Amino acid sequence: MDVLVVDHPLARARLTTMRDARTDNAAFRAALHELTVMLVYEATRDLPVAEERVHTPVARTTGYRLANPPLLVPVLRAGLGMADQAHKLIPDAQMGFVGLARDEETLQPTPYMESLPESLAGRPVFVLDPMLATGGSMAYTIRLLTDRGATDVTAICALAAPEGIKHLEDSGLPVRLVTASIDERLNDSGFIVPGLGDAGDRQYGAVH
Ligand SMILES: O=P(O)(O)OC[C@H]1O[C@H](OP(=O)(O)OP(=O)(O)O)[C@H](O)[C@@H]1O
Ligand SMILES: O=c1cc[nH]c(=O)[nH]1
Ligand SMILES: [Mg+2]
Repeated sequence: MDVLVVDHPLARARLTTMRDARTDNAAFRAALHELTVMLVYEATRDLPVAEERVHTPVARTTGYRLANPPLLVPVLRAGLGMADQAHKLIPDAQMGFVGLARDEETLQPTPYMESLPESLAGRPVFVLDPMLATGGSMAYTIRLLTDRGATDVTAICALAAPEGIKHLEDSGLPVRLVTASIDERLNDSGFIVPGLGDAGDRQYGAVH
């Protein structure tokens, strides 16, 4: 699997803010917004462009736009904190939604929402979720996409655990990963170490 680690100093600084247990919900959301811009910027670097003529106030020249904008799919809740920023960078992108909650005991994803276009054949997809831990939630989401014909999926995650990367690699799913960090490991509760805690709770407050 193709893995891109965006370790730009500004990305590291935003991630440090997110990791810091003293960071409150508002500051955490702000740091995730800014980090998302950097991750999506790098994730789109090699996308095909279409050329068009543009008239500047001075002359005609060649302009560029994304030839085939990706479908953006935030995974609720935590991925919602990446959706608006990704959409600002790619305003003509369509957006789909997947809602998953990981069972705290089994660590398996429990689906509660799904709103996706029927056919994804020929369409690149960016899945937005800050955390790739066991990889179960991401693999579940990508299967929803491949069932609809997607063959070109990019997982955009603030943090990834080695276990989650291995899970995606072993799955054989058509995915590449763009992340700001590959952390050390998962702990016995399935949390990324050193990580940043529960990315949903850190943005929106605890539900349990
Ligand atoms: O790789 P995994 O082991 O599947 O874990 C990662 C998932 O856990 C978090 O969501 P969570 O289930 O906590 O839901 P939330 O976003 O509502 O907090 C995170 O946003 C991922 O979706
Ligand atoms: O560390 C983790 C693991 C899964 N989900 C999170 O939000 N954080
Ligand atoms: Mg959570």
